Amino acid sequence: MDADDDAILAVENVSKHYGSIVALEDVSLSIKDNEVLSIVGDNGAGKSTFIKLLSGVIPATAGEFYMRDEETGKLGQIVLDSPTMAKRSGIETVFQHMSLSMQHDVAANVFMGREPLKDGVSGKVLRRIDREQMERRSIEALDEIGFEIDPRAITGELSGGQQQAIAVARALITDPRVVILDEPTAEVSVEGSQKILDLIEELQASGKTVIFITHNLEEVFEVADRIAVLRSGSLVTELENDGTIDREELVGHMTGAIQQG
Ligand SMILES: Nc1ncnc2c1ncn2[C@@H]1O[C@H](COP(=O)(O)OP(=O)(O)OP(=O)(O)O)[C@@H](O)[C@H]1O
Repeated sequence: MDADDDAILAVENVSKHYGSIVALEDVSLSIKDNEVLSIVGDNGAGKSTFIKLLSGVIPATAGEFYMRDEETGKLGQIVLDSPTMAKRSGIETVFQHMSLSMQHDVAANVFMGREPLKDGVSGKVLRRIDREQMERRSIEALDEIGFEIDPRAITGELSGGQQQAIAVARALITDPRVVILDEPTAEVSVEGSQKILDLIEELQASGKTVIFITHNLEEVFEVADRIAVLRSGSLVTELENDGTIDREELVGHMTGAIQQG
């Protein structure tokens, strides 16, 4: 397939229609290994649809997805027909509404559905959840992304930035290759937002590839290596964030005031 050699993930001719509504039309995009790619676009441009497809939450109407095979280094087609398949392919998504359980503590949220069990008796006797390991590994997972949060704290009592960090720590438990962050700073204080941006840089430094959706262009300029612009369901341009992008120009691509790539 026709993608860059350094691509870790590629989508080819992907469309998503809801009846007569065209949410995405014929989008082809390669995501480079270890880059931070921002996807921007006006309301309704198709950003959420794009990441829902990559997360296996909704099926594409048409098109193919490819992921780099770690052994051969070549892109191989993947089927993203469920969230489980996306995770198995190495793609983890932190959605804006993070589906954290606010009444549960931090460790429970970091491990939700993947709780480590105590060694010992199996078979007819139910193995018990290893709380001590959950707490220890929660501390470690959060520490790795630069946050110090008590694993026994009730999630709903924490700040938006801390909650976002918990959602990211949960996504990282499976050691994904690609992490998608959907508006991670939308409901976070200015200080918390800066920590999330630092976290994106740390994810990149640790070898992850990051896809970052945001409405905040200043954040895009700060952390993105590349910017993909969606408009009315189409990918209208891809820009290297090399310090020369003019804000007005970017907005022009988003609104349609500028028509070519
Ligand atoms: N479940 C659905 N049923 C019908 N139309 C939908 C559905 N989900 C999205 N759409 C439509 O698809 C288009 C793209 O929507 P999408 O949510 O992907 O845009 P977006 O770029 O994420 O917008 P926003 O920034 O407002 O979140 C819009 O016209 C939207 O109304």
